[in-house]
Amino acid sequence: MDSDSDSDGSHVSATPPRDSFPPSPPPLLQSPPKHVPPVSRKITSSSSRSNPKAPTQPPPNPSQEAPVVPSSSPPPPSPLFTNLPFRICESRTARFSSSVSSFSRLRSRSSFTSDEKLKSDGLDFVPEPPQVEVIAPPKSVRRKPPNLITDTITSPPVKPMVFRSSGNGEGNFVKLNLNGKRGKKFPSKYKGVSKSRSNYAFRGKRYKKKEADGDGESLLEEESDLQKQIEDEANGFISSVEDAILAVKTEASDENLTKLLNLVYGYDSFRDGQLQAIKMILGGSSTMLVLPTGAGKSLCYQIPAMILPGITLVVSPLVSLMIDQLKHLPSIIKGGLLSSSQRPEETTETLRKLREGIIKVLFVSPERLLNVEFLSMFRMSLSVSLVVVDEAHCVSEWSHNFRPSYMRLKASMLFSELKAERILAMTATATTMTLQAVMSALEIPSTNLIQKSQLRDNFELSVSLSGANRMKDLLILMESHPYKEIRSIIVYCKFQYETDMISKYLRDNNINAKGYHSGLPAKDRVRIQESFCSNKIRVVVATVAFGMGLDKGDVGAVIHFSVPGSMEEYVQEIGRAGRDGRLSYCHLFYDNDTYLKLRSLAHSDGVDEYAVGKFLTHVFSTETKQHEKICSLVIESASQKFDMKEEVMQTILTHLELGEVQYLRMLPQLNICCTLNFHKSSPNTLAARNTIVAAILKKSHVKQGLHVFDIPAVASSICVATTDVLAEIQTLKMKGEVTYELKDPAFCYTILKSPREICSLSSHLTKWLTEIESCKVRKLDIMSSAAVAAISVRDTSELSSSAKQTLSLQSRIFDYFNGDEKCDTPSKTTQNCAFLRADIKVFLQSNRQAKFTPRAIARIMHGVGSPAFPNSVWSKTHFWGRYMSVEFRVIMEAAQTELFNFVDRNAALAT
Ligand SMILES: Nc1ncnc2c1ncn2[C@@H]1O[C@H](COP(=O)(O)OP(=O)(O)OP(=O)(O)O)[C@@H](O)[C@H]1O
Repeated sequence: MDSDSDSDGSHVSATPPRDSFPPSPPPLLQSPPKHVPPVSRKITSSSSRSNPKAPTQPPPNPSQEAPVVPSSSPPPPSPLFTNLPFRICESRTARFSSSVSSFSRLRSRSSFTSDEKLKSDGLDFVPEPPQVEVIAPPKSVRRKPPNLITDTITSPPVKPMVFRSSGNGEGNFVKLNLNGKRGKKFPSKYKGVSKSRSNYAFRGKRYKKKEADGDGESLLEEESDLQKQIEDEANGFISSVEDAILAVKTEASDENLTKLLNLVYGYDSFRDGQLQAIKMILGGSSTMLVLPTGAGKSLCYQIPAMILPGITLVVSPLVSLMIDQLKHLPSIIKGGLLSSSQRPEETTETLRKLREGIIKVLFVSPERLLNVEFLSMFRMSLSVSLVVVDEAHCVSEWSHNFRPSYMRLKASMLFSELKAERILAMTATATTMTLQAVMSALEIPSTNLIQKSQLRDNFELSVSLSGANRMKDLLILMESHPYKEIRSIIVYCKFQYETDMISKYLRDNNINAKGYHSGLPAKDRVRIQESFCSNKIRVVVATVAFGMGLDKGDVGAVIHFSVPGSMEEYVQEIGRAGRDGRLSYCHLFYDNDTYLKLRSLAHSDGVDEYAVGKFLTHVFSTETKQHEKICSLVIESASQKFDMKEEVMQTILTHLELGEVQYLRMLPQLNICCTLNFHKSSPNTLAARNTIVAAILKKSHVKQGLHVFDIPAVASSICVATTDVLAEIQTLKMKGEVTYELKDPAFCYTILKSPREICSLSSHLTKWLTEIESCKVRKLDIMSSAAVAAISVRDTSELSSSAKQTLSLQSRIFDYFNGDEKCDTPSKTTQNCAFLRADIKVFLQSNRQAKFTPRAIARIMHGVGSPAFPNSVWSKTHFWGRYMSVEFRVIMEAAQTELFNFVDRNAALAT
């Protein structure tokens, strides 16, 4: 059912003539319009369209894919929840640059004339003016026509990768003698060489023919000639690359580097920023690189990896991204990957290759990078020339995609533990505030910032107001010019259910579309991505899960079915269009209900001081003298108990490990409860010769003949690591001695120091988490207000509305990434509501049995579930989501007052 049979991809791969409107190069603007006057305007594109059948109502508990991290509006007054939660007693009673050097000239298809020019004033981004590298204005980019279904592929997008890997994940077959030991010959593994591959293919055909002719001998001769020719070609190539590398090692000149680029990648020149970054890295400096999506950041570590003597470690946030990057390594660089999700034998193999010096570029997850075993291996035997922090914005809590595990990536650790020589941090989307946080954590001097635009200039950006008929509006858009002619389109939605619903709707209307979200089995996701890349699927309707690392050059349009959660998310997602430099179209459907829903959801990770205090008390409940004890926190039960999401607990624990004071050390997460069944030898016989089994017997209780025990308790009792206990029971299982089951995933840690005062620590942590919550809400407000501002632009005699909308959005994006992100953005929520307090009162009275906090009540009124108040139960209440349009903080305050009143009333009644 989930096959591609519904794909009517045939017409998509047709190759009709190119668009006859090749827009001219984008000239520079003299000055970016700081302000787009909010002129009111009637929205034309979609809202006024006729009304087909109404879209299906969203289910009450949509599975949102947007990354989740705490946030809220302006920090609420720190409430003293010391008496909370209130128990309700029985009684009776949710191409620009910083150096954006240019605003491209914007042209609508109707208004393109070759000499309309708007110039930029070259507003170069200079965070610390005297120190930032001065970036030359980018070369004007020759705009290519969009990728249309009707394109004649007379000149397909340049595919200059001469020596690419096969794309099977193993990737790189030809091992280059990068360490400079000339003269050593390479094994004949030339499968990665495209030329050779085609020779093999050619040979295969000929072989079959000659075999049929009965000309066996000449065929064998030819075979061996071909083999020799292939080897000669590959050896010739390798020695040319070796020569080019040697030349760069001798002198890292522009000429030598360009020669190497040309040889390995087939490109004639570096793109803006690449050469500067490569030279800076080769010069030994840590570097912060900000280039737009698809601008070629990967090359900026791949080339240094060929030159530098040690290993290049690339830290990436997602395994899928690592796999993708590994696949895209040029075949001459041998790569490897280490992630927590690998099988032990895969890890062992990669570690072996690392030790033997076979791997030159290693992709690694941040968790893996800090694994004790991994670190000790590097300390002992391996030298790291370069650590690359990809998607470096994840280091900062002020980014749209903060990852607690990235907090571990501190320069002090990378330099001291890994002996890294330099760091390269790369991102496409970072505000000034995020950049400062990343550069400070990674100790990158402000002089070493290379920042080009955050946005390429080949986008036509548009927004329309939509509502209940959004699916119909989408269909109308997709059936109109230019979308109807575009060969590859991504539609981004917020919720998983939307991807299925919309893709089905499009298919029902003869548009070849597939849904994609993280809830799909991995093999289906891979298949959909591959089918999209090979143009068998025209439209992918996806959540945020799709696109990271996607390098499909000819995506001609990106449509946002809902407003993105932040400018960063918007820029990242539209960045998947037009990577081949052609004009591409990006449309956003704005609707107020979705904005409010997303705003409510932005509060779902918020915490109260009371809950944080309770959590900390639990974390540090172990006796201080038992410092070496391995403590554990079962995720599911803790999440319910403290009404905190897993990510929030992880953020707090990581802060306790990596904040100013190191209170604890995190250990690998594992399923801590083990049920063991002995089969061959008796438990006591095994225990007599095995200390771990002896400890298991001591610490377990027997239930229906099975031994049930807590792995950290067993490990602590004999001072071994939890992984040793796990390894032992695995060995016993292989010998047929036991079978076992594991359950209860838990955070594990050892306490290094108990805080003197839980109260002040919880107050500090709550303040920090509340700021993160506010930051998330503010990002959505800024994105929303940019969309609304673009909607309100009006046609003028000089510019069409689409050109004006593009300018308006570009201007907002520029301001956002280069200005003060903290500036106040008007929210569209209301501050008061007449019936709120009365409704809360009724709500409390009808739910006397529950233990509420003001935050829990505010979430329910916003229609947002939490671990202790799940949607499945609470969406049934009459008040669920009723006050979504009222500011979250206002509801919390009202709830707090009503909770106090309620408790007082009950107390009075009780006496
Ligand atoms: N100098 C160059 N000339 C032509 N093409 C290039 C050049 N450098 C890189 N490319 C190509 O640009 C494409 C995008 O490169 P890459 O994936 O490194 O971009 P990126 O900046 O990492 O993008 P993202 O942020 O989306 O991951 C690749 O196909 C790459 O081969």
